[in-house]
Amino acid sequence: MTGQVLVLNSGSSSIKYRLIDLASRRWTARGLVERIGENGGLLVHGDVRVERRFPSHEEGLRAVLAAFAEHGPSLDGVTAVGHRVVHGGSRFVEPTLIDEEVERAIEELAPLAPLHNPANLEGIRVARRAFPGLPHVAVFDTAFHATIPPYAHTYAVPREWTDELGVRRYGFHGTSAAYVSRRAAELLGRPYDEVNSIVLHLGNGASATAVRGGRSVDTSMGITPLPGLVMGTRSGDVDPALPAYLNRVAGMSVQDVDAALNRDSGLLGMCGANDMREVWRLVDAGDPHARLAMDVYGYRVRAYVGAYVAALGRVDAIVFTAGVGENDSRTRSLALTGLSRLGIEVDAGRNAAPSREARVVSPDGAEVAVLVVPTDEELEIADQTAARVAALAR
Ligand SMILES: Nc1ncnc2c1ncn2[C@@H]1O[C@H](COP(=O)(O)OP(=O)(O)O)[C@@H](O)[C@H]1O
Ligand SMILES: CC(=O)OP(=O)(O)O
Ligand SMILES: [Mg+2]
Repeated sequence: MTGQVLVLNSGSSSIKYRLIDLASRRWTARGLVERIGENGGLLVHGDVRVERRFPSHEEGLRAVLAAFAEHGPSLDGVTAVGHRVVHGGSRFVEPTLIDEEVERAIEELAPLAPLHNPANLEGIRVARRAFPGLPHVAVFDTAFHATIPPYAHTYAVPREWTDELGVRRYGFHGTSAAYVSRRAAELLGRPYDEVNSIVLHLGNGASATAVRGGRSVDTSMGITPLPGLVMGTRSGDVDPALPAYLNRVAGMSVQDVDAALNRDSGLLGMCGANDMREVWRLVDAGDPHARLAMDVYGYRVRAYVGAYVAALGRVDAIVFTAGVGENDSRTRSLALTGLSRLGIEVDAGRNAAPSREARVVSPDGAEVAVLVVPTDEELEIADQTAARVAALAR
């Protein structure tokens, strides 16, 4: 397929977008709208910056389209629009052409990803109105995890919940895990279907995924994107009895506890900052809460790595990606401390050397390669969108 794909990644308070040329597989425009619905909104379109309030995703996306019209490049060559959708439930395990019915199904899945699916859907609605003649394709975060075996995705709960209410592990960040695990195999010069890896996607949201021969076999997030690793504002794993306990002793409602575990917990809850750069600044200033927060963060990653070594049996690569994983050598080193008996080691010099490229940061000859691979969810979405549209045309 030739032409260009416009990729939209609508988050809870942001829209990231990319215009990707399919022939060269390079982007020709990129940008983002930040702090949607808050004061201090910002649109960055290439070199152009617009500072104003964007009350909704609809207004944000309109401003993006206006920026394309005013500053270029032209959107006339766009042949399809690809949308990141976080939760696809059990139904959406492939990139899917969006129609009214698919929109409704994404809406019905919103309770499973309340921070994400509503924003994704708003992006889809505005874009479908702006480009009514183009195919729009949804690429789901959950899809890559459809291969997780039942013993790893089933919760030990009453069977009716599983059978009738869709209660199970789904997992997220799958588009990213698919992209970086494939890149990791390329970097190692080995066939994708022979490489076992553990992907550590450490961004504002964070997850660990075990990949065996190109297929996800376990992941740390669950029915929602709340469990697993410590995140910017999400708790990750807690005792499932916590909502009931807090209800009993503090009179908090289930909704209040859920909101607090999603928005006021994680690094933010433990030390008052959710941006990793700020957390390290606090650590360096001697803040004991920030120090403990980082120790919890590192320990949790380590514990998941250990679990996934057990799940995979043989591990060829550990792959760091996303905002923290790609940029923060201190967190990488903390996360893998004390794992040398598992063959996992980080070379201090390689790890600390700044780079934007995919690279190896373990010592030569290490049993397990430790890699840093910048994720590119937008390129992966563009590829999957183009493949879906090409299949339709056949
Ligand atoms: N240079 C850096 N050093 C350490 N952490 C960073 C750096 N740049 C970004 N981050 C972290 O990455 C996070 C954003 O990661 P990203 O993958 O873009 O998250 P999301 O897609 O969930 O918004 C920030 O909240 C911050 O904690
Ligand atoms: C699913 C999820 O956590 O996504 P993000 O990291 O973009 O918040
Ligand atoms: Mg992300």
